Amino acid sequence: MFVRLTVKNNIPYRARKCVYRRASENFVGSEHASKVNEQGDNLMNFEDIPGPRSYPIIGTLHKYLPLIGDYDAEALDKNAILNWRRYGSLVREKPIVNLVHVYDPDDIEAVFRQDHRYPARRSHTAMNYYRTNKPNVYNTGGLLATNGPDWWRLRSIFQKNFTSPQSVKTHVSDTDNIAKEFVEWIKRDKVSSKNDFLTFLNRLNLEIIGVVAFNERFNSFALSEQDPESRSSKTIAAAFGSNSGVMKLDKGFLWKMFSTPLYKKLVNSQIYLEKISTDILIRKINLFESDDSKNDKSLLKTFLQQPQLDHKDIMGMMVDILMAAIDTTAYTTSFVLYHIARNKRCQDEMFEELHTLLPKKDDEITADVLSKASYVRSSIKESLRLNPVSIGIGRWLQKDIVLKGYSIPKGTVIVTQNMTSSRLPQFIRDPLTFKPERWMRGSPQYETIHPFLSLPFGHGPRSCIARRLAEQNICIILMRLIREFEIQWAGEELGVKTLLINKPNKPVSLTFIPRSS
Ligand code: HEM
Repeated sequence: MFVRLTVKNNIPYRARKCVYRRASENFVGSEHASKVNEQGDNLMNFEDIPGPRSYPIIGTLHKYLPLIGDYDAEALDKNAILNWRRYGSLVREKPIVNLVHVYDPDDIEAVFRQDHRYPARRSHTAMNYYRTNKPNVYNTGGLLATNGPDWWRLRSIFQKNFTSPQSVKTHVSDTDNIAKEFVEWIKRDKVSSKNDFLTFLNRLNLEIIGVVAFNERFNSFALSEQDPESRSSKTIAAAFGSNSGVMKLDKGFLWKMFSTPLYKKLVNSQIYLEKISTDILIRKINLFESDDSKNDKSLLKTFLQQPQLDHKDIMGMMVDILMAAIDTTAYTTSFVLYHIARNKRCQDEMFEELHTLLPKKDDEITADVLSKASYVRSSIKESLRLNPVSIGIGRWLQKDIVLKGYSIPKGTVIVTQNMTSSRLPQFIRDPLTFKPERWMRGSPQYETIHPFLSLPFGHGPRSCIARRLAEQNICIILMRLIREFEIQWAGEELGVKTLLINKPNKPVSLTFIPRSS
């Protein structure tokens, strides 16, 4: 069954796009129609979507092999540009499963408009396998890995406290206190451009998520915690160890037959995160039973108050939080600092705004102050346009859909190529310039940007559960850092290494110069 596309024609830049449309249409293969949808339109064959040659069994996996292939498994942004140049705006590939890359924001919109009521992702397959074979610890593969009604059961309950603006605001003051400690620590320890600042941002974000999610301090900046065997160091390593193998394991299948080194790394990382989560969970349950814990605002407390959740659901969520929160927030903050440090004009604008909002350096950041920090927020948006943690959004089609007149069957994996499209002049003006003003209504440089061009947190009911919280945390960190220091970039140009999420591919090298007022 095929569904008619109805895409709103509300995008002023449409006219500019014609040039690109003509170019990409040259790549369209067979023009003959193979199917007819329920409106009687002829549809083109899925197999005729342009893309690299696919062989039986291996599909297009050979393209990722060193020496033979021209794709880089850890530079998906570069593969995406190659594909765009060679094949146009819709590209078919088959690394094991059928996959379609979608570049045109109109088509990206169409993908989400045709999405199933339970939007699915084909990711974290090995983690899902591991967790569902451990029924004494988990009920499901967790929110990241589960699809269908089981996903919705978890999502609908957990999201209440993650997404409501009111509950997110309750964490402002705790987060600000940790950010202030971080500023003092930078001053005391004299952080210099010789250090990779990303390692400190990982520690900072563990500390923030520890308090917000579990009311737990990891004391990540204590001297004893700098040891690689400490609790904080091992938690950060286990989160990275869980995330970094996901994409390769999703492409492979050998781990289903025997325990490959990558699968073992995933399992060991999961076991460590389980241990940390179990320790915290047991302690907090005892605390909540013995004491009314009035001052505890943590997400964990609210989870424990939900009668529809049991301890195994909560365990899965705690491990997911540790996996999803540290790297994403630290990488995003690294890239915003990178752009701000290299753009003096933008940094000056931001400081100006912060000086007005926080006349004294140690003035409190409140929810009201945050809501007025529009330059800071636009800078985060602009940095996420250029450097989103995810190259795009994956959807595992649960029903047939139509894109650009092609029939795309159920079971296909769609990857929306938002990072690449957000850097193309066909879709946005002056794409490689960092310009927060383009997001600011009222600014002469404000642009009407297609709402599906930049989707750093995904879209729809499956989008990032912690979007508001993550934006708030990054905003507070930036406000504290830029209010306190002039920041200069001392490293090389940053690109990304895709390990499920986009990590800076070189050290984050920053110089912090204290401001006098
Ligand atoms: C800048 C920071 C972050 C970014 C850019 C980000 C981005 C994303 C993206 C792109 C998705 C997939 C959305 C989709 O498929 O439509 C996602 C899902 C998710 N994120 Fe985040 N994220 C961030 C921070 C966080 C944090 C701090 C947490 C936890 C506290 C978190 C927890 C999750 C979870 C659990 C999911 C799966 C949701 C589901 O499948 O229902 N994320 N995130």
